[in-house]
Amino acid sequence: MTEPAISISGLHKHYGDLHAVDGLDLEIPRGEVFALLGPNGAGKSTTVEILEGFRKRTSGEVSVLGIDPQSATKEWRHRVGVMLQGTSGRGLLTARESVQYAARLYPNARDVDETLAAVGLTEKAGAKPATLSGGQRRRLDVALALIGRPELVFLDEPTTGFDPEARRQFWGLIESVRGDGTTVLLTTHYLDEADHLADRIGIIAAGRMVALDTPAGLRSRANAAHISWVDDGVARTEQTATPSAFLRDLLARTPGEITSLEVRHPSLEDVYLQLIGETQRAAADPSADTEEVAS
Ligand SMILES: Nc1ncnc2c1ncn2[C@@H]1O[C@H](COP(=O)(O)OP(=O)(O)OP(=O)(O)O)[C@@H](O)[C@H]1O
Repeated sequence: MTEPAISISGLHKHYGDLHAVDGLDLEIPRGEVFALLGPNGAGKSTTVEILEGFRKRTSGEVSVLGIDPQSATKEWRHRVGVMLQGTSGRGLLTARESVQYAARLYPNARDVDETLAAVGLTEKAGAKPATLSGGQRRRLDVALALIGRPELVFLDEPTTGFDPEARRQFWGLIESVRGDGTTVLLTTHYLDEADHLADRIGIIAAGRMVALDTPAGLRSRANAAHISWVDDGVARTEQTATPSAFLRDLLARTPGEITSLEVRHPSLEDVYLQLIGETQRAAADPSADTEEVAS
């Protein structure tokens, strides 16, 4: 069996009394696009920084491309792409020069202009970072993470500040990177992004994995469809786990056309909010029943 790209077992990171990462287990196979979701302060960046070798863990086992990132070598660094936030702000270099400079550090770098084009920065290639918008600077950070043709790339909230077109363009870029067999670990607050890109999604809250599944698997956890219609001028809604049976019954008892009939299946966002809500309620009342994390 091929060694996984990332293997985490019993990972803990404490800041004083705060357990930012509280017993995380995770295996990410090579070639997978994995999205880590969770509310602010859930421990996503801490986890990613430990995997990148930029932060020391309190305890647990971590292996990234077969190496403990705490004892990372230069060769290992060449195999891993990291999106460092705000590093593209080197004042004196243009966007192209920054990417060219980074490309020289890697043995098998991508083509500089192709990479700039892939992140939509061709027209701004000659601009200094100070004259780029926030979203454009972030695109440059993405280019710098990918220029070395990494086997594994970490992208921490890569599309924050992107306009919708840039986000779509980024999705296309990740799909092409995936096509090359690159493993991608991204964190995001955009549920549609995770839904679109990820093979699997891990949801963490308070440093613990509360769900680990494919996007379709997560969506299927929602236990109710929402049916809405208008009855004699009055708006009606129903939440039901058996929408077909409900509709059959509704049709049977309604002689004419049913006005504004709509059946909505829960989105990934609905499931996410439900899971986070349950976790927060369980944390507030530890005596209440909690569901075991399914993977
Ligand atoms: N250097 C530090 N010292 C003390 N506490 C820290 C430190 N870094 C992070 N924390 C705390 O650890 C917890 C997890 O932070 P982390 O940045 O990993 O969250 P996150 O899931 O990435 O959040 P966000 O979505 O807001 O980026 C937070 O409560 C944060 O305040």
